Amino acid sequence: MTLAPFGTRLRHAMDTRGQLCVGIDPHASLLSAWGLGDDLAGLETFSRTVVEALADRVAVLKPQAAFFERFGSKGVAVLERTVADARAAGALVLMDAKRGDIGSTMAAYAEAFLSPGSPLFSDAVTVSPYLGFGSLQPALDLARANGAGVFALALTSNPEGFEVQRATGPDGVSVAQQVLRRLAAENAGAEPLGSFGAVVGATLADAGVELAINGPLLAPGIGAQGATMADLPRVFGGAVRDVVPSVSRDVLRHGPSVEALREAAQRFVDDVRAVTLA
Ligand SMILES: O=C(O)c1cc(=O)[nH]c(=O)n1[C@@H]1O[C@H](COP(=O)(O)O)[C@@H](O)[C@H]1O
Repeated sequence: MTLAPFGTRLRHAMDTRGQLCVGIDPHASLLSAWGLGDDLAGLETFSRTVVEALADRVAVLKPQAAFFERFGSKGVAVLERTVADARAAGALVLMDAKRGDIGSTMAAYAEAFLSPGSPLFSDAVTVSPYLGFGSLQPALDLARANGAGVFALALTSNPEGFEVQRATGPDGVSVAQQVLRRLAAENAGAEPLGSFGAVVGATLADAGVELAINGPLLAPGIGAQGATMADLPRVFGGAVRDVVPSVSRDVLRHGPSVEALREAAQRFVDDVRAVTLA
């Protein structure tokens, strides 16, 4: 089955389900807080519970691959099932893998996450453009061919990102701004939204770059890292409608109750709606 472009599917999901991405980050501390072991069975129960609670209602679920990979091949098998179950229940799955490599290797990463026959096929994947934006081309091409999306790190939520991402070239343009410009070029003409997104932390004091990329802006950093939905207009200005705010721990800490997870996610959806309508 041919998928509609990711940007089109994401716009529809955000319009119908609200602007929210919930991260599936099975930290050892969360497994313990849920009364689960820091083991494969705990990982499986945790992931299944999050999918059961949220996949039929939030726009995007974002499994963080590292938390599954730390259990080896059996953990990756849980990740495969998590992706498939979440997609089957109607959520868009953004695989948080933050891959980035020379172009020829990037093509293999792209096949893993953006090729429909792959066991880890996801609606979109996070990538690092810091081997040069051009190194991402195989991922952009495969995503475009398969109705999938790519989110490139532009201005990350962690304070250490600053020294690389705000560095400027001889023309005075920052590295992050160059990434954003390249994404805008990939999204040119796409309607209602391009499929190539940027990651811009909600924790920033201000973006300080031109964010109009005609594509989605993934905004992590809300909750555990200190940002709130009320920060979005300050950081994103007029682009706030294209923002996909992302929350992991501050939703997940409400488990293992399915009902409490749902209520926590709904509160965030309501908070975003309040700031986008303001
Ligand atoms: O790409 C990401 O998702 C990401 C980018 C970024 O700049 N900052 C960031 O925190 N993330 C991810 O978003 C999630 C944040 O988790 P919480 O701080 O628990 O909400 C983690 O899985 C991070 O790896």
